[in-house]
Amino acid sequence: MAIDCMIKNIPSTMSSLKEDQQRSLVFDASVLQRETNIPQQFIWPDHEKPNSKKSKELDVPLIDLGGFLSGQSCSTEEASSLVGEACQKHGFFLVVNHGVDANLISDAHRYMDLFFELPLAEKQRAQRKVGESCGYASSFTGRFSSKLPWKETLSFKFSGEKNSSDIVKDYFQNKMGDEFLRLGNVYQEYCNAMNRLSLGIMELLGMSLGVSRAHFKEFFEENNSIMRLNYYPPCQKPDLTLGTGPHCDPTSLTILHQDNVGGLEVFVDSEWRSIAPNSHAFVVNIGDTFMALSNGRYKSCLHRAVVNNKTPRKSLAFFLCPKKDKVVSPPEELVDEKNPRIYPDFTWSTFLEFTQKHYRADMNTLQAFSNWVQQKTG
Ligand SMILES: C=C1C[C@]23C[C@@]1(O)CC[C@H]2[C@]1(C)CCC[C@@](C)(C(=O)O)[C@H]1[C@@H]3C(=O)O
Ligand SMILES: O=C(O)CCC(=O)C(=O)O
Ligand SMILES: [Fe+2]
Repeated sequence: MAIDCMIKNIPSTMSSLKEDQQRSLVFDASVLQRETNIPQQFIWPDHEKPNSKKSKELDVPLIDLGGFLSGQSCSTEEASSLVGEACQKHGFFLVVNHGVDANLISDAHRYMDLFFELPLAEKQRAQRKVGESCGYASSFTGRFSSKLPWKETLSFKFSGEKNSSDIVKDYFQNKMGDEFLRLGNVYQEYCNAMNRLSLGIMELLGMSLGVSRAHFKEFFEENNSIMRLNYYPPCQKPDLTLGTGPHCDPTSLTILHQDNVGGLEVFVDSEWRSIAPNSHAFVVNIGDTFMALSNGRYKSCLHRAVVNNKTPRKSLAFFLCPKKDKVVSPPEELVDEKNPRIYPDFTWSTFLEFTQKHYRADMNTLQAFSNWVQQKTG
């Protein structure tokens, strides 16, 4: 089924449109693909355009979690040091033998096809509201006026809190209706698996930083995380646009499963390098909030997603985030005379709102946010 969303005749800058008109603009890849040229708003500046030549593959550390998950201490030490090494370099690593059921992963991909191939009006029953981080969005035509990403997304909340065990299932049922109950069950189960995996990775990160194994695991126990489904339609001019622009994730930890199309790229040693698809592995990277929690020991990493002119691409991204009102502050072991505090205390709730209402996440989000907080608190 074609992807049926619609770009109407957008003038040169979206800002000239009234707010309600902007909100009414949607992104119709099936119409856009038939046009020789793509609207100016989707064309990125020369310094950010993807090269037409294919990026070289990055040799990403592949970490086997089998021994760690079955409680073997030597494998746990090994996994922790491999995670630490990766985070000292570019902050990306792959995990295999991760304990997530392969059928659940393929169901999660299959239900993405079902959702994004729905008629637009159906998808817009979950339309993301201005300033909110959840719901259906088509390339953010109502949110940004240039450098529009070539993608549709569906984002929804996950909570690790005991009283929120059905939050994902309920979201789909309430937003989309009873016929989406099965879809809601699959993504509830998928997010539960992501939650377990991310807390395990937090143990390895804590050990690698020389703090207790339990420190970050306990910090994220009651997390308020975000699940995002990325759907990238084919684009007739893939070297002029981007599926997701260059950015560091503002969140704490990202666990991403990409399909076999390829398109995820990381900026390493001043060049864009691709991460080859591997259906048995999750791609893991730390984000800005964990960079602050580690007092800058580990860096949030710059990455992007390119599109192609042949086939849609899908990725499922689980973004681990602290409980909204929990104060983000590094453990005392990571602060001393040689390593003074780099970022102010903040809550994820405030940082998330900053990215949704005041600043489009890029490679400087955390610094811009720190300046904003310090300016507000005087
Ligand atoms: C907190 C978030 C903001 C974005 C989604 C996310 O949950 C984590 C990644 C962020 C994002 C993907 C970074 C690139 C720019 C962005 C606008 C996008 O292309 O989607 C960002 C997301 C957002 O909706 O603000
Ligand atoms: O789709 C991808 O491979 C990357 C998406 C991404 O970086 C994001 O959603 O934050
Ligand atoms: Fe990202």
